[in-house]
Amino acid sequence: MTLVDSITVSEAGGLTFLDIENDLASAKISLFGGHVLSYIPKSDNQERLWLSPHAYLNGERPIRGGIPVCWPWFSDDHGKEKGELPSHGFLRTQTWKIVSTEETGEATHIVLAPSFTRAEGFEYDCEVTLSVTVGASLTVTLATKNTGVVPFEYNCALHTYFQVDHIQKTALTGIAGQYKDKTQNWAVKETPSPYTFHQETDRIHLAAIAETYIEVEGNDFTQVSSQGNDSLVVWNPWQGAASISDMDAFGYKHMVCVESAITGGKTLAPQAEHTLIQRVSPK
Ligand SMILES: O=P(O)(O)OC[C@H]1O[C@@H](O)[C@H](O)[C@@H](O)[C@@H]1O
Repeated sequence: MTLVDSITVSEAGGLTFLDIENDLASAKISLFGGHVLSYIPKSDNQERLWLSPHAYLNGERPIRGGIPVCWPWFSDDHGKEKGELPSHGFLRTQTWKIVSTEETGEATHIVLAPSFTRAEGFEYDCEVTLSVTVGASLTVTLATKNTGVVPFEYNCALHTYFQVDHIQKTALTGIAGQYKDKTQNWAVKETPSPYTFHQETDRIHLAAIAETYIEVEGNDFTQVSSQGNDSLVVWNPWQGAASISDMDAFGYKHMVCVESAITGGKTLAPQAEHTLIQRVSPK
């Protein structure tokens, strides 16, 4: 397929990458995982995504960092014993195809599709695409269409790892209401204000939160807009990062995951389509 001029293809470690460079931003996408790895808007030339220096970039494991695509289940919520099926589903460990590319003066658009959408744990007919728009903002749209004759239910997330200077100087704004705390056996709690980080944080905020800001040292750094979500997940493993093979002990200091997600189950009737959208905008 001929790609538009703002995209260059490179290969490393057996993986294929798309490097995007246009007037407004640069970005990098791995076809393994349909995974956005980097987004640098030219308005301030600051990287918005965190990629672990120890990420496996050889296809052996999901990539730690960037924007993993979780589908058709979130975490280990696949109805079987933990570990029996892959955490966060089976899209982030397969090689995606390029469906189309397009460019305008404002942005580069790339549409990708996974090689397969039916595997153990999800035996339904559907089409999935990931559309990535790289411009003054980065917009990622995960679309799921039921092409079968029976309804199905699924969960999904755009599990974005945001780069921050230092987690203890980072705060989130725009999140309110209750959340389920995975570190406290899913106890339901009230969102803290201010929303700062001092320990392992693994929360499912139970609302379709549309706008969140990541503040660094009291200044808005990145706006995270979500559409089509029923929840927002916030994760930082803190010193537990030391036991994660593709993070180092101090990796947690420079990242925070803010994930636009469906965690409560979305039912799609035959021919129905749902899109989960996350937009990352520099502030
Ligand atoms: O190690 P994984 O499978 O990429 O998951 C990372 C984290 O992803 C988060 O979304 C979950 O809330 C955490 O519980 C989990 O640890």
